[in-house]
Amino acid sequence: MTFTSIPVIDVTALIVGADERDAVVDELGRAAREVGFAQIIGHGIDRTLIDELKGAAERFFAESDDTKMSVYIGNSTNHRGYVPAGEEVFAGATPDHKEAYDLSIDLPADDPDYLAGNPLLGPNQWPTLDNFAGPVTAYYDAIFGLGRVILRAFAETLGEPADLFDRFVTTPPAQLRMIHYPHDPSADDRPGIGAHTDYEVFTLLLPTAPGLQVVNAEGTWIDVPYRDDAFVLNIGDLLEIWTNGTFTATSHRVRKVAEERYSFPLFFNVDYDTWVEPLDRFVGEDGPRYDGVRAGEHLFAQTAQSFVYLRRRLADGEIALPDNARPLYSLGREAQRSAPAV
Ligand SMILES: O=C(O)CCC(=O)C(=O)O
Ligand SMILES: [Fe+2]
Repeated sequence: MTFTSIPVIDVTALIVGADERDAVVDELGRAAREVGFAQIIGHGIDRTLIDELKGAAERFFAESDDTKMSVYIGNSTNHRGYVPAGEEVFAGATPDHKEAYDLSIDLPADDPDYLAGNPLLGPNQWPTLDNFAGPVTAYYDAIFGLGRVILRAFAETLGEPADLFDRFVTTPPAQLRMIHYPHDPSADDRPGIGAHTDYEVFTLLLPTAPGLQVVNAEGTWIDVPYRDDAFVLNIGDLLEIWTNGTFTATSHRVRKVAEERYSFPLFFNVDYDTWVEPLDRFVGEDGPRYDGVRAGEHLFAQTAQSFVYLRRRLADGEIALPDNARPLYSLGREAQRSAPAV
């Protein structure tokens, strides 16, 4: 099955619990099976939250390198903070032309998982910048709430009870990344972000400009048209595994930007220890196409292979990959076969 455009789905009925709910669930299911991507409108997220998040990002990235590096992600043991240009390198590719600030569910400093050395859980590393943590947290809570609604719709479209996955969502390592793609007309033609799949359940992305592209089964890169009223929804590795490949974690990339761009992906995830393997209803006579993974270990294994500071910790023996760590980009298979990562 191939596609040449990205479906736009109005999810108002899911938010307000209207009669058309079943039709929206079906549309989401079709998009997840056939495309792996959709644009979500009618999501009900307040415009003010979005504007204040963008404002916080603009003010943070305008700070000096020294100030931003005071919250360098490599200072943390739980992968929170500033990601300078060149820190994240996708396999074999040139470094992306971007910088980021990474946060996730903000647990207290005495959180037992954090104290026990969990590599993804614990507190955020907030910058000392006025009016930053407040708006960012407000956005995080709102977009995470939308994620819970979408998760239920996915469970339903899989023919399962709507609350199938809810019990796995208590304190998940669900990252929000604030990404800044500077515009440098004189720079080499480098991608903003190299081709990849996302490592979690699904992603809800807020961009500020065009640039995102997804690959179809024929290997053609399709532009995701920019809309300022939509979130881009895409399937991540864990839903591909759970559905034994019925849903596809479609590869995507950001081409060299034509203007300064920000984007804010919320990677909706399940709890660190959640065991994810193909659900029985998707496993035919040939057996499962995927080995199971632990959600947090999968995310950490992928992250540790692509961030320079974690690759150094791996090389120094300070940390280790989980035994069953998958190599980078082993999912979203059909797409990868016809359009290898650049
Ligand atoms: O900036 C974008 O539009 C996409 C970002 C992305 O794919 C990611 O961070 O995983
Ligand atoms: Fe992505």
